[in-house]
Amino acid sequence: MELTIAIAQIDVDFGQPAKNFSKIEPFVAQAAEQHADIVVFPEMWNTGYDLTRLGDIADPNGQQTQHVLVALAKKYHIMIHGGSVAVKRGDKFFNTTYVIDANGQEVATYDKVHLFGLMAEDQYLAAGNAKNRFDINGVGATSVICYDIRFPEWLRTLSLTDSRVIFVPAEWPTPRLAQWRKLLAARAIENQLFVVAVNRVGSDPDNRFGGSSVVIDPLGNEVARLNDQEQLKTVTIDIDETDKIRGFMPVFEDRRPDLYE
Ligand SMILES: O=C(O)CCC(=O)C(=O)O
Repeated sequence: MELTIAIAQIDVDFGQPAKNFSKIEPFVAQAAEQHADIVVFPEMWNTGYDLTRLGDIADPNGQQTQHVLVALAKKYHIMIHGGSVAVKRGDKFFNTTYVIDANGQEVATYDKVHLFGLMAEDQYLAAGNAKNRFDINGVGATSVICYDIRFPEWLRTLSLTDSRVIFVPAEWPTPRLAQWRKLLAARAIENQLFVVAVNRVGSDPDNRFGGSSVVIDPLGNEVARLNDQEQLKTVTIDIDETDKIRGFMPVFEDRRPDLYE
């Protein structure tokens, strides 16, 4: 079973949702032209980390994001992993993922669970508390956001939902990109699945973001890696590799959860 995945490594205009919403369609169109099953965007692409202005710029109930992604998914008949966006729900703000299938149905949402204090998320955002799982053409998949990858227990929990791919939208600053690559490879190897990680490029007033988006196979090899420029890359992966590797070395069967708490 093959899946073709398009990673849309975009720049984000700081605190300018209108500009950011207007730029995603060409990436979706290009992914569809290249016959991708799914296109994936980075973290917080509607606002960037303009957290002090969330009251003005976060998407109320994610309505604009859902409307735009549903329309694009239907227009181009392609599944869209919407990275994540800043959303206002009630009196709280969340860092939220929406996944829309090729018919325009929302198949998953996820609120970032581990808030990143170094970028002040804990002061402005509320944390999510729930798992997510969805299918891409019958292949189980799940999603986390950026800092979540530093918590192997959370990615293990999500992998145990019979997932073969973990998506990781991010705004990961350039100085720690070496850690990004090692953490992602480790999560792929230990969970014996594919990791699709999409970072933004460009900069905001506090950080530079060096891209290096990657698709990593279950042995930790980089199937695709981007540089630090805005671009879309399409790659085809063979999902059956996960079963082969899990059959050869049955890590999931050898777990001792009775000892882990
Ligand atoms: O963990 C890191 O070093 C970066 C995390 C991050 O930038 C984020 O979660 O937005």
